[in-house]
Amino acid sequence: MNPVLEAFRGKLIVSCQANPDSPLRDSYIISRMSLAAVKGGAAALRIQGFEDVQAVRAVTDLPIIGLTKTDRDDTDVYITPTSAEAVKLAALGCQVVALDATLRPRPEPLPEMFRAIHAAGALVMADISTLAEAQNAYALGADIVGTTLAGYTPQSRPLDTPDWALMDELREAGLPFIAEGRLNSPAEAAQALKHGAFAVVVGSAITRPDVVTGWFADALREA
Ligand SMILES: CC(=O)N[C@H](C=O)[C@@H](O)[C@H](O)[C@H](O)COP(=O)(O)O
Repeated sequence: MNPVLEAFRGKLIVSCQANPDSPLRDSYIISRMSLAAVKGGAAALRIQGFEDVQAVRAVTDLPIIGLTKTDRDDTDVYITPTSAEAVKLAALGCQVVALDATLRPRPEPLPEMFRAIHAAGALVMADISTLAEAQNAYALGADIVGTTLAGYTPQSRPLDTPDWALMDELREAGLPFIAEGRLNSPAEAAQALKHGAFAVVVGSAITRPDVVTGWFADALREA
């Protein structure tokens, strides 16, 4: 395993992202949240968009898994859909570039995307939603896969929990993976390691206080 990834083994990666409708949608705020994650013990950060990557790179040397989220009319693929975006993320200092590695129609073929990322000196984190997508990503030379898109594609099970079944399939197939998606408590993050995760990405539960507030408000409403 590449030494950059080896350093993630058994560790927490914090995704610091704010959607366009979030009151926290500001690169300065993302950089401060990232520093809070570093203080709390994050081994790496998962950051969306060029401006946020620049702002976070300016305040920490911790590895960054970079991505873009781009809505396009011609494809459902929105996580880093083009090699131009991937290469720019690498140039801005992302050691790892995450991209949609589902088998859906896409603007550029995956092998071309992986080649471009490697040529730019970064590693490929292939965001997948099924075992078949993970197998395909590894066959094409992905450095690591993440369960990021499980529950968000027509090919995967719609879930409001982590996709434990997918994690078990990946473990049984002997494919290393980063667990990501709806890991909403420390207990669930730890459980992901038991299901075979190489490392764990947590986003909303740490860095989307609006979402977390909703969980509490709903719980009180239902009490
Ligand atoms: C599906 C998709 O677009 N996921 C995005 C990928 O980067 C982020 O919006 C998530 O916050 C991230 O995957 C972490 O997941 P969670 O916030 O559930 O801990």
